Amino acid sequence: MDKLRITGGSQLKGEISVSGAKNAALPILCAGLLTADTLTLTNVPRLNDISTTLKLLGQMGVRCERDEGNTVSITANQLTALEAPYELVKTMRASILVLGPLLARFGEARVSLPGGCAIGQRPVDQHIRGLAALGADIRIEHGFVIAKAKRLQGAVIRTDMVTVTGTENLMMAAVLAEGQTVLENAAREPEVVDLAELLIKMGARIKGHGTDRIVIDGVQALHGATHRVIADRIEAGSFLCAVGTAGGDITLRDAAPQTMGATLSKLTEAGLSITCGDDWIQASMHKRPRAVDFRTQEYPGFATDMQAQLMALNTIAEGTSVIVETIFENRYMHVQELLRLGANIDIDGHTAVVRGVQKLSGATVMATDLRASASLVIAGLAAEGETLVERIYHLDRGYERMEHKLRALGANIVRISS
Ligand SMILES: CC(=O)N[C@H]1[C@@H](OP(=O)(O)OP(=O)(O)OC[C@H]2O[C@@H](n3ccc(=O)[nH]c3=O)[C@H](O)[C@@H]2O)O[C@H](CO)[C@@H](O)[C@@H]1O
Ligand SMILES: C=C(OP(=O)(O)O)C(=O)O
Repeated sequence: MDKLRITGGSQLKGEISVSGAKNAALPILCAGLLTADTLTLTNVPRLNDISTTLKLLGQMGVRCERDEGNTVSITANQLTALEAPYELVKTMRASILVLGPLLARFGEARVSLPGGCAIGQRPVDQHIRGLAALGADIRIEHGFVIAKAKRLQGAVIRTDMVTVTGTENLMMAAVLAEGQTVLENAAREPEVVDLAELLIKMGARIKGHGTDRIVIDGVQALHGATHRVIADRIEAGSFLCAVGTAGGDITLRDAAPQTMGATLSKLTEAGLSITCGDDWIQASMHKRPRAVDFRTQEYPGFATDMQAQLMALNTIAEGTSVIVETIFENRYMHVQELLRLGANIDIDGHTAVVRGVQKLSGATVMATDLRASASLVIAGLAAEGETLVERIYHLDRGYERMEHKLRALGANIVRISS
């Protein structure tokens, strides 16, 4: 298993490009199942989750081609299986996103229930309930969601909570349903909006994406389209937390600062000096950060996917911060590893109290999930001496060449392959 070795203490300086968003690219690749024509997608990041999705689609008979760069084409004109097996689904929850498209276009699907995940239980009951409301005959058997429908019928669906992939799955199902579907309490995340924009290019009739009420008028068929995946706001935010923690002066190109309001405002509160253009962000930090309180919320609130990284910054900040995680019940796995680096953090249920320390000291730590890994890397950049981050396969799920990008900014970080 690969590890990262970081020697802390270097300030970050320079310019890097932000990759396409994992959480936009994953549903968008699954949307390829909705048409027999080709989807051409650009700015698709090179990540393990993307390879897993392409493998999953490939196993169903979808033709997936990836060029040397970041363009992927998907043609789902000769499917051989309408099934997502456990072996692939267990490594990536987003595989549940094939359910809506398969059911809508082919009238049946058999998708393994996603396995347990480190950050919470993450059931898919809202996906299932929503598809049933659209007329699917849907049940769980032997660990699989098994669904059938002649043609889905539009309905008004109000999910019990805001769910990002739930909204995406139901939106992809509803675009080919007969009549109108209204998704109430819908997720407003930029990745949901990006998926809707792609579906509209494919001929779907969608309004209200970006609000909590999405209205979809079903059409008979969709066609091919070309689409550029939006920039990854979580990757960009992670690099900003890195410069906030290690200090320095960086510029992020190909970014989407308009999707990052909550993160940019918290980092400004922490003392970073930030300037943005349409697609770039410049950030500098030349002092100890100030501790910032925050609670995670659905978009446009502060993203749960940024919680661990901003906590890393708070570990060395001046003052005490109170963090409340409201989205996932078990998303503090990084805390025990940050403690190994010398952080001072107490957890009580959903609340973490971080008392900023003057210095962290390098140690061997273990990544437990994707954003936890990023927080350990960020802490390692500021820690005195050497930090070894183990189990970085989590990191590789969602960050494109993170160590290369950090090295380009002057960090002392190397991958140790084994
Ligand atoms: C691939 C992808 O886009 N992943 C993102 C997506 O995950 P994901 O879409 O899985 O997260 P959800 O928005 O669905 O989860 C929000 C909350 O609702 C609960 N819930 C969700 C669905 C359901 O059927 N029943 C239920 O109880 C979840 O357990 C969680 O507590 O949004 C999360 C919240 O912004 C992010 O952290 C993930 O990075
Ligand atoms: C939790 C995340 O991803 P996933 O939903 O794919 O597990 C994430 O991107 O931080």
